[in-house]
Parts: sequence; C-alpha cells; structure tokens
Amino acid sequence: MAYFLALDAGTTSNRALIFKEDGQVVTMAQKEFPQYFPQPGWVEQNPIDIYSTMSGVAAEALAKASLAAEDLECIGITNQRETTILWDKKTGLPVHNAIVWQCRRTAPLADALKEAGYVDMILGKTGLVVDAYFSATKIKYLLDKIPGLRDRAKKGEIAFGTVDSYLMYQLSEGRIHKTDVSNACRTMLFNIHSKTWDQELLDLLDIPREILPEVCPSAGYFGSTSPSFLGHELPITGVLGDQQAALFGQSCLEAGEAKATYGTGAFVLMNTGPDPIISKNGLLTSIAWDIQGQTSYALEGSIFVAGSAVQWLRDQMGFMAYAEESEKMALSVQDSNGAIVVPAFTGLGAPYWNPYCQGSIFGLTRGVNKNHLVRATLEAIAYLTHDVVQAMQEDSGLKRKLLKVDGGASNNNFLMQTQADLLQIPVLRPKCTETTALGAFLMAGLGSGYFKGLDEIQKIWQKDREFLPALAPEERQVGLDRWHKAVNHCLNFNL
Ligand SMILES: Nc1ncnc2c1ncn2[C@@H]1O[C@H](COP(=O)(O)OP(=O)(O)O)[C@@H](O)[C@H]1O
Ligand SMILES: O=P(O)(O)OC[C@H](O)CO
Repeated sequence: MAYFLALDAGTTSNRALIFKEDGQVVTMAQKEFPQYFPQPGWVEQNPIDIYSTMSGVAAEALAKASLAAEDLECIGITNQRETTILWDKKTGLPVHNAIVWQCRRTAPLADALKEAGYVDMILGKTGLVVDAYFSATKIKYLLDKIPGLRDRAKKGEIAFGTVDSYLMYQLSEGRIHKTDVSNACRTMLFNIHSKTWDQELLDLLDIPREILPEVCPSAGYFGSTSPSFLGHELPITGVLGDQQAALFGQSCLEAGEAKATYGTGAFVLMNTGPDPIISKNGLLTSIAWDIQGQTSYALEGSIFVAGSAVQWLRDQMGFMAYAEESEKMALSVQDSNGAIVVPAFTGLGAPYWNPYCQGSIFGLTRGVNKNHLVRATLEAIAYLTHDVVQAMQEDSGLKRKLLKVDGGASNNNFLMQTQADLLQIPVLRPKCTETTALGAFLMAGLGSGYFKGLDEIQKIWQKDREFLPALAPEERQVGLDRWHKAVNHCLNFNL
C-alpha cells in the first residue's frame, strides 16, 4: 500500500488529502483563512496564514489517517494561481500581504499597457489577455509602492512566487525557490513557446530577473521538505496550478477533452495537445503541464463569479442558510418568471473581459420572488459557461462531445441539468469531486516514478452521474437571445 499527500492551496481554504495509490481518499482536512478587502475590488491574504493553515491541515490529515510522515511516498502541491507574494530571501518573511488573483487594484496599469499598444505582443508571447488578473502588474505595483524594494530586488535579496513557490520555500526552510510551467505561464512574464521568463516583458514592467523562481516541469523532483514540517524529509514531486490539476484529475489527457470547475469562480479548460492555440475569442492559452519532456497546452475560459454568486444569495440577500438549498428553491418554480441575473460583481472575465461593468438584474415584475431570482442566478452560471464553451469551439474548430464537471457547485443537479440543456451535450460528474487534489497526487506519483505513464492513471477516473440535454432547441434559443441582450446591456451601462 502506498500513500500520497496532496496539498491544495485554494482561494478561500487550504486542504490536505491523503490518497491511496488507487485514487481513494483516505482522509481530508480543510481550513479557511482570512481574506482582506482594504478597498472595494481589492483582495489580500496574509501569506503567513496561507502557510500556517496548510501546515495545520497536513498534520491533521496525517493524524486522522493514523499514519506517520515516513509512510508517505511523496507530496503533490496545487494552488490558486496568479496570487502574488514577495518575500525576504534571508528571513522568509513576506514584505506585503499577498495580492490575490481577484484583486482589481492594478486595472489602471493593465489599461496603460493596452493603450500603449502591447496587447498583441503580450497575447502572442504569453497566451494571455492583458488584465490585472495576472501576477505581472501586481509585482510591478509592489515594487513601485514599497520604498527601496526594487533596489533590494536587484541585489537578489527579494523573492517572488505564486502560492506554490511560497509554500515550497517555507516547507524547505528556504532551500527551494521554484515553480512549475503551469503556474509560471499565469504571471504574464513567461513565454509559453520558449518556456522561459521573457526579458522584454520584464524590462517593460521594470521587474528585476533576480526575484524569479526557477521554472521546472510539473512532474519531477522539486526538492524535499525540511523535518520541521511533519517531522520527516519528504520529496515534493508534483506541482501545478489548481485548474490545470483539475484538468489532469478529470483525466482530460487527450486533445479536445475538457472540464468545467464550479467553485468560487468557474474555469473551463480544454486540453489542446502539444500545440498552443491562440484565441480569437477572448480565451487564454496556458501550459496545462509538462511531463517527461512533453508539454500539453490548454485553452481556458475564466469566469470570475460562479459559486460566489450563490454565496451572495445566501449571505447578502439572506435567501437561504446553505448554498445547497439553492437547488430545491430553483426547482420549486417552473422558470425564472422573466428575471435575468448577470452576476458581474467583479466585472466580466472570459469571453467579455470588462473589468468595470457591474452586476445587474433584468426583467423584474411584481410576480418575481426569491425562488425565481435563485433560479436566474444558477441559470446565469450555466449561461456564462455556455458562452465560454462556445468561444472554445470557435477557436479550436472542435465540437465538444461531452463536458466533465467538478467543484462545489457541480453538486447542484439543477445547475448541471441546465448546463447540459444549454450546451446540448452530456455533462459528466465524477465520483471523486476533489479533482484538483487528485490531479496533484497523480502528478506527484508520476514525478516520483511510482506511476510509470499516463495509461496507468487513466483508470482512476470514475463516473458518478451523467446529465443529458432535454430542452427543446427553440426554447433554448429564446433563452440564449434574452441572456445575450442582458449581457450587452450590462456591458454598456455606465453610471
Ligand atoms: N449545492 C450547491 N449549489 C450551488 N452552489 C454551491 C453548492 N455547493 C457549494 N456551492 C458553491 O460552491 C463554492 C464552493 O466550492 P469549492 O469548489 O469548495 O470552491 P473553491 O475551491 O473556489 O473555494 C461556494 O461558492 C458555494 O457557494
Ligand atoms: O482557488 P480557486 O479554486 O477558486 O481557483 C482560483 C484560480 O486558480 C484562479 O485563477
């Protein structure tokens, strides 16, 4: 029997899972950590919280499984991407809170890059749309803001990392300053063709090369943890960004296979194989992973608000006590009674990319009640996902045959049925919905040499439920037309 530890550093919580070699979850421990919102649209986290909660849940998962660290084969790490941390190399202490991927504070810096005409150059090199979402403008902001930081960075005293890098640095007491290609490609500083940091982009943003981590393949030996973590040195042999990990955990290993993860936001990724496809429709091109010298690319549609819209219904509107109740409420009415919710709470991501538009509700009449609004919100998540999948088909020329789903909100059967109806293809939910952690464990198993190849890990994916399209095509088209009208109004509405 072999055991593996997967560390899943998410946006709102950190999770540690122990897996058996057949993909069974032995134990899981999870802990939320504080989020800070210093100004509207700004989001920060304390890196020390990120490390301390992760080290706490890892110890808890191990204790619950009655295992010792010596029983573990290796560690896999997966993480919220883009979130930017700068720290002092000597002390390991952060110089500022982490600037989280959702944070919009650097939108003016992104606008300046767009106005100066860098959109095509940046898309061509990095596969990314110019946006505050990615790490590059966040790093520049910190280097500009903190007195003396750029000089210290030039002298090699400061390190930059996304959450994977920061965790490895802490876990190894400063011996590992590395990241993997799937995380590096989300910084907007990494050339996805040459797979190297791009000097032209570094110069453009005045970011010293000295701060950057070494970029490694996703599977392989990154280094070992120090005994201060779990009491025993353990090899880290798999690292990748959480959406790419979910793609891997969903066993989307062939070109054309896709998954949608419905968590805080929703992220649709399609494996495009060994060649990157640069989008004409507002999607992102990322490296999915690099294994045994083989790079796989992915097209991605990032939707910033999905499950968090259900949290809004729960916490701000007070419509329910638990997110799970949204399914029953939506099914208690026949339709949304004409209401359309566009949950653009932090602007709209793919394929619209408007950081300034705001959430809107259309079609309100005296008969609309909270069940209709809950239904309209869940429908909006499915419509946004539809728009991304549509863009993906146009970019790739590949018609989807099915969509695999995961993440907290994929447990909502109404949402999944609506998704199948809108996409007109089967939607498949796996038995293990912790696909992100599953992907990290499988990657680590490959990196340690425990698994010899992809065919060995393909068997691990198992179906839980399949949702088949059941909506009449005319009815679907009417719904889509109304939705797109509402999105256009929302995009064009300026206070
Ligand atoms: N049954 C459900 N129906 C609708 N939304 C749900 C349901 N269960 C969870 N959610 C939403 O899913 C999100 C949590 O999913 P999770 O995958 O844990 O997210 P993350 O990894 O981004 O923290 C929350 O925003 C919650 O509102
Ligand atoms: O932490 P999650 O699951 O919301 O994922 C966040 C994404 O990686 C952001 O790009």
